[in-house]
Amino acid sequence: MSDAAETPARPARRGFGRRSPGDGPRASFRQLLPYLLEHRRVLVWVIVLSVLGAAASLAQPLLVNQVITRVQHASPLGWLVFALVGLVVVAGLLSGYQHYLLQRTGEGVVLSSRRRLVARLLNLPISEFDQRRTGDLVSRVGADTTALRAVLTQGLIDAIGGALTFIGALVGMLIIDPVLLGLTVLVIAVSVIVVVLLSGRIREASAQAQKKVGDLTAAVERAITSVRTIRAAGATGREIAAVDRDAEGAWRMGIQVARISAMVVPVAGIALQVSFLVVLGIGGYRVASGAISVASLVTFIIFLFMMVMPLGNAFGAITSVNSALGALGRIEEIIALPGEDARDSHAASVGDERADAPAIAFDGVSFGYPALPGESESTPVLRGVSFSVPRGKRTALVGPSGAGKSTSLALIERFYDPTDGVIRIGGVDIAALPRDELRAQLGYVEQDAPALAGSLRDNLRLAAPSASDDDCRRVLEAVNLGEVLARSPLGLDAPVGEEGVMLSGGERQRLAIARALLAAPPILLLDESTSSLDGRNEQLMREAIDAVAEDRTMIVIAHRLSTVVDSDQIVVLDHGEVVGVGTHSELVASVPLYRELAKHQLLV
Ligand SMILES: Nc1ncnc2c1ncn2[C@@H]1O[C@H](COP(=O)(O)OP(=O)(O)OP(=O)(O)O)[C@@H](O)[C@H]1O
Repeated sequence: MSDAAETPARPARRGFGRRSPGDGPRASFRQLLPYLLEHRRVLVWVIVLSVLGAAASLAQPLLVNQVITRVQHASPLGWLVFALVGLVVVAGLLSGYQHYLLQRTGEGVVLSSRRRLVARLLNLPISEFDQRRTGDLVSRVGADTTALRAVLTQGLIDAIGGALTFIGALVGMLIIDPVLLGLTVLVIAVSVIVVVLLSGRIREASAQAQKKVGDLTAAVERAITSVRTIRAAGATGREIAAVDRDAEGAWRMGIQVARISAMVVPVAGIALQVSFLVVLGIGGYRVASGAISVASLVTFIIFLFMMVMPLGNAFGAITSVNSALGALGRIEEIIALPGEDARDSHAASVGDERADAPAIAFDGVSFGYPALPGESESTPVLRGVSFSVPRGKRTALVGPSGAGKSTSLALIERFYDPTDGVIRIGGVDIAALPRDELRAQLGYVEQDAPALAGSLRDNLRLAAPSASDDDCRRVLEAVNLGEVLARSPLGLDAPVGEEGVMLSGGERQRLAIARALLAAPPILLLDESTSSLDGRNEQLMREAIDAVAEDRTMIVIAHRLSTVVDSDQIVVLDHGEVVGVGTHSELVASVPLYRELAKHQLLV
């Protein structure tokens, strides 16, 4: 049966498109430090290996110099050749091992960023989930964390090893011929300036590209989770086009990054070629004039290559490092958000509850959901709501759609905090209780509760991980779901959903009740499914609720008055205000709105 009155249009609960994601600040290298410091021991090793590797590389031109000089003087080469080959092999081995260590550390950074991100993500206030797109959040855990690896594998390898070789080569060149070095540095300085100017643009474009990937994931998530509705509405083509637009957005930003980095990559090559030509020309002239020897010129040229090569690698790494910093910005944006319990006082505990106080009491509670972007203030959803829920009794919340019934349960669970007034459990302000202590006393069956991916057992033991298989079977019987066990030979191990036990809307709701029942909380909050149930399912649901209600405080949101006519107390909400409290017959006699609701649902 449908609700008696309709509300004005309500915003989408999943919050698609409410806040543009990824507008967070871009990260600086400093924010990366905590991640790197976690691996400082390995990184110290990497630095030691780099020093050894750089020394092995830098010694090579010096040996070449010796070889040429001895050849010029027709002296025997002796051990020099073996030493040169040995150095080449050692330098290669060191660089391979260093590469492995950095790859491993890169994976470690990805792992710790994922751990930190997920730990924060799952503790965010519920309002954050209302305002952010699921797909975008998923993309931060998947794609953005992966991008961090590049900082180590492509960034640090070149930064550490390259810097040492660069400096060593510079010193070698300075000793050989300061004049030639001056000319080389001039050419290279120009290339560095060009690259520094371009790198800012790369970072900006990379952050945009990561954001576009987030948009794309969010669009795909929307299309997949609502696939039935989309198919039924004949909107598949339009959804594909929408996802296509986001994919194209990501592609466009990727091309933008490619365009800018294409300007960076050849800079090092050009710098090398120009400086090579300059050194060859001017160096040849200086050899002819007797200022330097041929051996010195050859050594200088080898040093030149050694200096420019790491520079080229570093220029190449700028794209990946900047994209990693863009990704880090999106990761840190979430990690920096306060968790839902950031401002909790923990001033009370369950022990402070009084047995003579009502199980739950609303005292002048007002609430509005956080204002949406573009709204100056939030619209009130509850206004001065006061009522008490007696212990061990069944209280029903009824009222037209949008009256604030589900919101009231959300406030009891502390998914949100009232803007005014107090909610008490056993006489204690719930805001003073640690959230886990509060929630341990509550069983919550949300409206149209989802079955979680996993087995029947996983679904049941969510709130009671130590429950035995017998306990699981017993609660399934209690909510009239015993026969689902017979649907698959796997019994409790049968996966729920695709390729497993398929459940109807009513069965999913009863599975959720069974889940709440297994944890045996003293108070049960049940937001009845809005989906219409057939007569048999409705009967099974009523029996399930009756089974649950025994000796338990219960608040049921009823969309079908038939479910609640025999409740001990009924609270009628309308436009966020309590308009009546009493039994069914009292309310029919005294509250016009309730009489109207009952009339529509053929109860009077
Ligand atoms: N997460 C949310 N963010 C913003 N506004 C919300 C959110 N959830 C509900 N609202 C708004 O709060 C109002 C009350 O919603 P609520 O779900 O509490 O009503 P209800 O009485 O349970 O309705 P129904 O019978 O349809 O379930 C509605 O106008 C709705 O648009």
